[in-house]
Order: sequence, then structure tokens, then C-alpha cells
Amino acid sequence: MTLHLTARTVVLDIEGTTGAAGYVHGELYDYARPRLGPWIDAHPDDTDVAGAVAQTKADAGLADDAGTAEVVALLHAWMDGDVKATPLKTLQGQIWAAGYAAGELSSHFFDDVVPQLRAWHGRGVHLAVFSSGSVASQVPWFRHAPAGDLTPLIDAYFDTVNAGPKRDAGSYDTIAAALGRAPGELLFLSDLPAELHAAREAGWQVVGVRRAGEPNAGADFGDLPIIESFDGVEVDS
Ligand SMILES: CSCCC(=O)C(=O)COP(=O)(O)O
Ligand SMILES: [Mg+2]
Repeated sequence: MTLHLTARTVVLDIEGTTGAAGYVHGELYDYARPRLGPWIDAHPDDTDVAGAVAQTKADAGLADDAGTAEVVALLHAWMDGDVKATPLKTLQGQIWAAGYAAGELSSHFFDDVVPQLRAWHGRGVHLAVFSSGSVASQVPWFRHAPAGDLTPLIDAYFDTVNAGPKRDAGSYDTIAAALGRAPGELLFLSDLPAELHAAREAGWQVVGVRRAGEPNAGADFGDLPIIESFDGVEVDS
């Protein structure tokens, strides 16, 4: 069965929805892991790096004078547990952006995604992103896609810094205001029920993306509408 929906803007989660979690963890996390310490030490005057280090120490109860090794051990533990902590995402995003710029990284999209993004965009539907990955990592993810540069399709990028936590309804209010849309004009696609419930609480349309083999395939989507791939939903403006 195909869902037929009307929306002015479709807002996309990335991991588990547009691309494989295995790719993010296998390629991107493994790229960032050995580079975190050298990156922190090489950018002591970067306010985003210094802020992320200070926030990591505060979140973990580390002493203010804790060294890079202690901070990195914590960041690695967060990666091992896939804790989507904002300071980790800030640092990963900077490292990945450098990796994309150096030609050492590319992104991954499920086969059904790019044709549908182009089809919806072609029908006048706007596209935006809301991911735990920082905006600094979202933009190159779309720019360096195997299908080519997809950034011309995307109007706006949101993360936990400029919008807020993905499980808080208020973050979806913030995005709606930034896009200048009424909540009901927005459709959020995600693989995580908790995110979909938050968006629905904010008055958005939502569709769960339950992809075979992805970590959240077994999650309880309850009464949420779900699709197995983007082929399961047609969106018109
Ligand atoms: C922009 S690619 C990096 C993705 C990432 O780090 C992440 O945590 C994605 O989580 P999502 O909210 O998109 O499921
Ligand atoms: Mg996701």
C-alpha cells in the first residue's frame, strides 16, 4: 500500500531513514575515532571545539583540567554506545567535513531515496533535514552523495544545536517557525518512534521508516503510519 500525502516541506532524518546506520557507524565513526584527540589538540582556539570539550567534561562530571586523553576516552565510549551527545556531534561534524573536503569520505543513500527526493522536489515539495548529526556533517553528506550533489534539493538543515533535542516537541515548533510553515504543512520521516511522537505532538504529519536490517526495524511504532522504503509514500505540494 502506498501512502498519499500533501505537505509543503518534508523534513528528513538521516541515519536509518535516508542512509544505513551501518555505513554511519562503519565508515564515519571509524574515521572520526582516531582523529578526535589530534583534532582537539590542533584546534585549541576554535570556540566550537573548546565549547564541545568543556561541555563533554561538564556532561560527564570530569574535572575542568582533565586532559585530552580523558575527554577522548569518554567520546569513544559515547560512540560505542551511539550516544548522540551534542558535543560529540560537533566534533565529529568538523572532522567529517574535513574528510569530505579531502576526498576521503562519501555518503550513503538507500536506492529508493534519491529518486523520491527528486520526484517530490519536482512536484514543488520543499525538503529539509533534521538529524542528530551536526549541520556541519549534514551538508557534506548531501553534497558528496554517490548520486552527485544533492544540496540543491535541500532548503534547510537542523540539528540539536539550532533546533533542539529530536525527542522534544519544542524542537519541531522551532523548525516550523524557522521554515515559516504551519505544523500541519510539515511531514517528518524518521526511523525512531520517539522522534515521530515528538513531531506529532507538535502537530506535524509523521511517517515511520522501518527498514529491514536497520537497528530500529524492531521498534514499536504503535499507531504511527509506517513505510518500508520511500517508495511507500507519495508526497504532493
Ligand atoms: C550527517 S551524517 C552523520 C549522522 C550522525 O552522526 C547521526 O547521529 C545521525 O542520527 P540521525 O538523527 O540522523 O538518526
Ligand atoms: Mg535516524
